[in-house]
Amino acid sequence: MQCNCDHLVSARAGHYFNCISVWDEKEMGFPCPKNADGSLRLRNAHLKQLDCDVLYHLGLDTSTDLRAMFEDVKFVCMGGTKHRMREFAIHMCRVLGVEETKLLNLTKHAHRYAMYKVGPVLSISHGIGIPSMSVVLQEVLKLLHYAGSRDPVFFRIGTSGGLGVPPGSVVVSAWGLSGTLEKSYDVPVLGKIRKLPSFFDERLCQEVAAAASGDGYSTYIGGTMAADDYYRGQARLDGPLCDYTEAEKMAFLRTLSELGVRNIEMEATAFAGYTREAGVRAADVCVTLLDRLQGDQVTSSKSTMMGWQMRPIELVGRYIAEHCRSQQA
Ligand SMILES: O=P(O)(O)O[C@@H]1C[C@H](O)[C@@H](CO)O1
Ligand SMILES: O=c1cc[nH]c(=O)[nH]1
Repeated sequence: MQCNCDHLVSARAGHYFNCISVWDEKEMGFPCPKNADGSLRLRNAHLKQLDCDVLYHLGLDTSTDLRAMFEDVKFVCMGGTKHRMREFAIHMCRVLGVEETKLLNLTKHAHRYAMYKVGPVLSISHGIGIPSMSVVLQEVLKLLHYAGSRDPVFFRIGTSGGLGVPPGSVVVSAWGLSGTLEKSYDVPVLGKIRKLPSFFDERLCQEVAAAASGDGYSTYIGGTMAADDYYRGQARLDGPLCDYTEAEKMAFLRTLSELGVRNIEMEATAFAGYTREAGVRAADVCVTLLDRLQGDQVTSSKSTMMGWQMRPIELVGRYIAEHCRSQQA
């Protein structure tokens, strides 16, 4: 049940209200405008009151000269696994002509994520799902704010299940769709659901997709459903618990497909919602490991999948390299 009330949810009343607060974008000055020099102006007055801000999950804090370390960052690339993001960092060393021996995990003291810096590129692992991804994303936004990085662009380099596209295809997300089929990231704040619109930057999306032409596999621009679960949340039949029929599963997947969804993963809505709110451009670029209209299990060989996972890495790497070359010219 939806209500417009401001009071707290009463458990004693025996039922719960879903108090929804949709941001009035004009009233809230949304998305957050950047400073004139392109640096990030985060909308949080409380940050100014901190003597030292501890970026706990990154193992960094503002007593370090973050400006010296990160001011030149122009691209932040995130993906689920530490292995993939090290591969991406190695790839960027080759593409940008940086010595691989200098690769250090800059967050290793926190034992949580992995973060590498290659010239103007940060490569960071984010774990599985929105809670894990959004913690590191928010700390990276603060990191770049303190460092004075100008106009950073964010990418997610991920894997996904495709919908009606051949396995190994790459999908560049136009928008994220929630598990309840809304183009928003719904985050509970102070007991109410706040809905952050989950659209990606249209120009960036087109530019990245254009950089893919001629790669020998298909690249799509489309919607991406971000599920909060890998099994029932993605309409799989092979989880430990399942309470719907195959026909119901297929009807749901076809509905998604008709809505323009081309793939399913677990981060797109929050990635779009938070980057958009912070006023930074972002793109979600995922390879598909299977066609969910054909099955649930990921059965391709490890070497095939490793090859597929290089596709978003190479595509985003090419986009960044072209940008760096055009800045030098
Ligand atoms: O970037 P990754 O490959 O982690 O993205 C998808 C979505 C989940 O994080 C995970 C589920 O297998 O893969
Ligand atoms: O089907 C898939 C494959 C990878 N990641 C997902 O979240 N779903």
